[in-house]
Amino acid sequence: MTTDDTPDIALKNTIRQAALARRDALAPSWRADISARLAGVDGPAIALDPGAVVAGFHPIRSELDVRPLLARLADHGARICLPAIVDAHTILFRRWIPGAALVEMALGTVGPGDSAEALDPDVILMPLSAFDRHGGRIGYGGGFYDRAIAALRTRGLSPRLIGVAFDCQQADRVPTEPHDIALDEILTESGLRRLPY
Ligand SMILES: Nc1nc2c(c(=O)[nH]1)N(C=O)[C@@H](CNc1ccc(C(=O)N[C@@H](CCC(=O)O)C(=O)O)cc1)CN2
Ligand SMILES: Nc1ncnc2c1ncn2[C@@H]1O[C@H](COP(=O)(O)OP(=O)(O)OP(=O)(O)O)[C@@H](O)[C@H]1O
Repeated sequence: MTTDDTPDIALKNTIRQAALARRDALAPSWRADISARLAGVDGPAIALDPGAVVAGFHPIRSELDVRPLLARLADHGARICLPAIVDAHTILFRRWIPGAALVEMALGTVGPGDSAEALDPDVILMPLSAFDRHGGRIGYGGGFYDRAIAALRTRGLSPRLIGVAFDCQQADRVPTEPHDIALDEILTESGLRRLPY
């Protein structure tokens, strides 16, 4: 890291805290309504190729709960996986049948245990703290997703990256560091948008 990066890291922290505070202020019942709506009365919010491998996430804190969407996508033939923290820097994606039991992992998360098959996702639904209209994204600061996607790319894979958030998590501009990987799309209560827009 150079001295030039430091203001970006400080700014990221400020944007992260502000966006998370806005998310925390949303009413839980409203968040649940959005979660159900994304699963869709007429079909899921995302169209996928049959048999696509989709990485979702099990919600923590006040994140948008994509589990109803994942269940609906599975009904349409998608194979679902969730992140599993395997060491202090690394997540892997492991197969999950929606509704199946999960095991406790680091950082207060749960995920599929090590008997679950590791899968390479075609589509990654990415949890985030803040995003911008250029595709910039800030997570919780662990760098887990950036490293996981970099590792997939090293192997020649380029999954479709869809950020999942509430509209209130949008920031004017998120600073990007060299390791940051831009989102292709963003899914919020306003629907699915391509980035940049
Ligand atoms: N739902 C979800 N799962 C995810 C992520 C995520 O952002 N959301 N991750 C995205 O990278 C990875 C985990 N990264 C995390 C980074 C920080 C904290 C965290 O701040 N945890 C709490 C509690 C810690 C504890 O109980 O030990 C905290 O520190 O206050 C949690 C997960 C993989 N799984
Ligand atoms: N591809 C990578 N290789 C090595 N280190 C990385 C990589 N990507 C990110 N990091 C490191 O992870 C740390 C956190 O990065 P950053 O603040 O961008 O995380 P984040 O995007 O908020 O978290 P997450 O990706 O878990 O949601 C940084 O210090 C960075 O150096």
